[in-house]
Amino acid sequence: MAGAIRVTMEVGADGVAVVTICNPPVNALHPIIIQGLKEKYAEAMDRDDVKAIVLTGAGGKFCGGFDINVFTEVHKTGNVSLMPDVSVELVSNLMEAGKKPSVAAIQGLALGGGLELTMGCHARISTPEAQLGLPELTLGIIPGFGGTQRLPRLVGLPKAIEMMLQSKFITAKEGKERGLEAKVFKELVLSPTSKALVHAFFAQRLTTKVPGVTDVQLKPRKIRKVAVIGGGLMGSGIATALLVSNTSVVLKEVNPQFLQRGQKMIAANLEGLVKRGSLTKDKMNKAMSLLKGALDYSDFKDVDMVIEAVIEKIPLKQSIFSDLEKVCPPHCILATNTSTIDLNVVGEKTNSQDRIIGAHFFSPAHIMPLLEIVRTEKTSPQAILDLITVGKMIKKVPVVVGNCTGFAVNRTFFPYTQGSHLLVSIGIDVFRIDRVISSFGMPMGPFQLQDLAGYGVALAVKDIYAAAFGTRNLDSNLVDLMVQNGRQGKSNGKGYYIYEKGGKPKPDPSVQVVIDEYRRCAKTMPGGKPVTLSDQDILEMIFFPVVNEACRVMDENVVIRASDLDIASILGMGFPRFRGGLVFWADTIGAPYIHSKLSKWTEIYERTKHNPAGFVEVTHVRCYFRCWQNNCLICIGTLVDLSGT
Ligand SMILES: C[C@H](O)CC(=O)SCCNC(=O)CCNC(=O)[C@H](O)C(C)(C)COP(=O)(O)OP(=O)(O)OC[C@H]1O[C@@H](n2cnc3c(N)ncnc32)[C@H](O)[C@@H]1OP(=O)(O)O
Repeated sequence: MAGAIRVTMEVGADGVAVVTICNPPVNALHPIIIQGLKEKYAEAMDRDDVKAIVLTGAGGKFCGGFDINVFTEVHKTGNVSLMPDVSVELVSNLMEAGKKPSVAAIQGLALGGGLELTMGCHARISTPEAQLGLPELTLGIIPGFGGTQRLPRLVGLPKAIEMMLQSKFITAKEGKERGLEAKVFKELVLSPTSKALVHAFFAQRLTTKVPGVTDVQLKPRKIRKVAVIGGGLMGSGIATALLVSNTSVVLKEVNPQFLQRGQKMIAANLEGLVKRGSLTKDKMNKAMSLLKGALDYSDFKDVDMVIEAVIEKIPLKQSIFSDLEKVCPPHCILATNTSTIDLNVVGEKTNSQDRIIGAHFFSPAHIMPLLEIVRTEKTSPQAILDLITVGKMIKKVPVVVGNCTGFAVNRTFFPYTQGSHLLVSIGIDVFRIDRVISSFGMPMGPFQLQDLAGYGVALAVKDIYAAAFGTRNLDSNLVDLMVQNGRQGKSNGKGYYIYEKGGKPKPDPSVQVVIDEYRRCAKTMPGGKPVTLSDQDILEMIFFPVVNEACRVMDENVVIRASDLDIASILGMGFPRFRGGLVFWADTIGAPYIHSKLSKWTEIYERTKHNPAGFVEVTHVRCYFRCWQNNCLICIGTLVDLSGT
């Protein structure tokens, strides 16, 4: 690859030197490129036949910014000198202050350091559709080559505007100041936030590299027409995502009323996207024109994929799949959006197990970016590849996972809700738990999330989780009590919070009656008195069991690599990206500490069993905390290393 990384210069008879950055796929500024730019610029300044310089990028892309792989190297070694000086030596001295005019010819994209290079030029010409931006903050750093973000902060807005819009020479004193800017940039590169965000950047791109699927010379087949079965919340969201990406959709329902309701939901989803500014009215109309409603299977004879999104009833799904096998063409992929049911059970009554696959979307499906692609031992690599391709086409991040209860995300995070219920049972305030968890960086706490998701989901999965997770399942009747007390969460405006139209959710003090009843039933408060815990204890008692489960998920190969779970946790659960994802975060804390805390809680609960003043009913609580007997937690770091990121 090193040969492909180069900067070329061609000088025309008109005296214009065209300097081209060549580093596919996005012409990132690798140190070789930066060195090449310095050399070509110096040469151009020296040569008498060069009158002016045009700076551009090869392959229709100007430049995607500084090479992020270098940050990874810096994070590994702590050696900031791996990052060459660009802001002063190249941009200020050679380009901006150079004696010959430079013009940036921008096509495709000019991002981060790439855009900053263009600011060093004396003029910029761009094709209208080019993407311009300074996305450095998403990597935990500030623009380091003299970008608009840092100039206003360091030299004041008027001076920054003057320098950028008038391409004015800078003084030596100012140059020194700009050098100090570069120092801030280098300090930020070494910050934990930058390490986490750079990890997440590469982890996100790695999810679509699936051994045995994407490296075996298979070609994705064209998916032109998709049928969605079920026009409820999930089905209409999935249909919306497909329509927006110009795919024809047949929406099938069981009766005209349900079909009309589904079509209305899709129209409302599309209108919502227009209101948010992410879709034009024309594109909305085009999307609606690609939608066809159906009450039978007559339109299924030429579909390339079916996504079933009906209620979670095994016999219903089984009968749908045996119908599909008869009415769809043999190449058609048969996907289910189930979030809990074993795929082998769904396809039990068919002979098409090789094309049965899980397409687990997260609600609202047209907005949430994660797509869990669930494969069984029988799913063919071709079907997986096709669904990965569809996922990318509809702008989702596909993560390929194995077939188990809850798949990767819900399985890993089942202790998240249970941990919060356990804490409430031992006397911790609901709203305090939510505050601690949102301060950590989750979009909302577990109780507000439960209100939002609706209690129906929690009740539906309760028995399934109990059966699958055995003694580490915490049996809580909090949601049952909430429902018995007329609370349904956000859907009826009354959950742990009160929901008023247009207003923010407000903690509902009257929920305390339900909490008291729950604590009376749970009998886990020692001597009937609330336990005292720090915020850190609360955080750890919720997240460490989640990490524990993540280790099982990795060890059972439900995910291909640890970093897939990082991305799934960020995009599926809203785990803070700036912490790099669940496993990356756990790794920064260290397996020994997490292991010791889980062991300690297990012991405390165990001891209390023999201690009359201790917890009254402890067995399930003890099991909930018990770290996996294989001491899998010790492996966190090793598994992260295996991910190859
Ligand atoms: C000093 C400066 O101020 C600091 C900086 O410049 S920091 C860098 C700022 N630039 C960025 O953050 C841009 C990051 N890149 C992106 O947002 C997107 O990759 C993009 C919009 C350029 C292209 O998106 P898309 O077409 O969907 O392709 P995508 O899959 O993301 O990337 C294609 C490949 O290019 C790589 N790539 C993209 N930008 C890169 C970069 N800046 N450095 C190194 N590799 C990069 C990706 O890792 C991926 O590699 P892979 O094929 O091996 O997985």
